[in-house]
Amino acid sequence: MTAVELTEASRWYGNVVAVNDVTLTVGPGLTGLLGPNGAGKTTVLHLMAGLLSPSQGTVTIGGKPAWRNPDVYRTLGLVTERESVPGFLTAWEFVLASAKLHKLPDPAAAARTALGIVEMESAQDRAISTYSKGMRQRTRVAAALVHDPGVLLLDEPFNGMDPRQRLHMMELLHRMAEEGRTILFSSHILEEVEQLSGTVQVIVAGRLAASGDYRHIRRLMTNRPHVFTIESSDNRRLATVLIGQESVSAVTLTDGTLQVHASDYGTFARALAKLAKASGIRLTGILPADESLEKVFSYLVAT
Ligand SMILES: Nc1ncnc2c1ncn2[C@@H]1O[C@H](COP(=O)(O)OP(=O)(O)OP(=O)(O)O)[C@@H](O)[C@H]1O
Repeated sequence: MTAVELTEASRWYGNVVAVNDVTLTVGPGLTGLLGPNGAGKTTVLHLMAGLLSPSQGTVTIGGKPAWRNPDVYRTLGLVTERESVPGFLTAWEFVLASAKLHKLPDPAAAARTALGIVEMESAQDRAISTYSKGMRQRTRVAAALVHDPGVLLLDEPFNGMDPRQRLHMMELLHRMAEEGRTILFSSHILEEVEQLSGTVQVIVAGRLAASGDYRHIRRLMTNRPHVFTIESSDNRRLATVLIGQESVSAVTLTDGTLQVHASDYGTFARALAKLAKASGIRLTGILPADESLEKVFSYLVAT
């Protein structure tokens, strides 16, 4: 039962603040670290892994500081985002080397167990260069797991995987979490985090924007203000009707194109069809405006 804890932790690079005053605890089970690119996810994981020192605040693993504490390396495994695996080695050789680096008493037995956990035994004697992306990723997980750590940190483990490989990796993470490990993985895709149905920590521009059950995060995102482009038989008249609605914060009519900013998505969605019908206006299209992930996430910071 090893918890990872950040207390008022910040990390800056020169004048770039990558992580800004973050306090969070990650306990046993599966937790997703969600945020757009550049939000600071990698920096958080590297702080937790003891690869970076916090510029301010503290980062602990099992109550002990992560930085400058070699004991920590014995209790955690890190699967980095960049995929630097030597293709000329077999999975067996790669994982065995990791076991030897950890100076384990029986490296071969540890390598066998780790390769078994990730279900790579049947391909373990082939060169890594012949593997699929998913197999390479599982090999890297095995190398990070070889010393049986209580904490496993994975940076964007699903990147570039096809749906089948993704599913396989999700099952693997679930299984490891059920065994009582503390598993934290980063992602910029809400659906990915949702499917794993763990706790979610959302980080935006270096700050912790939201945290909790994924349903809570989903609700926050759904209830955020939405922008729609609406097509109807009489856009001008519909605009005048909509502007009187409390759930609508702005209406623009540009060259006949009607855009509506709904401050309360649920109320607006329920009212729109009724209002149009009552005014004798036929709705022909409702299109959500293209909103960047960054915009959706930054809404969370403001709530
Ligand atoms: N070594 C570094 N020197 C200077 N700036 C850095 C360094 N590493 C990261 N940064 C900056 O810190 C911020 C956070 O980066 P980080 O890699 O932690 O984000 P991320 O959420 O993991 O993004 P991505 O998913 O794109 O890797 C970014 O603005 C990034 O440019």
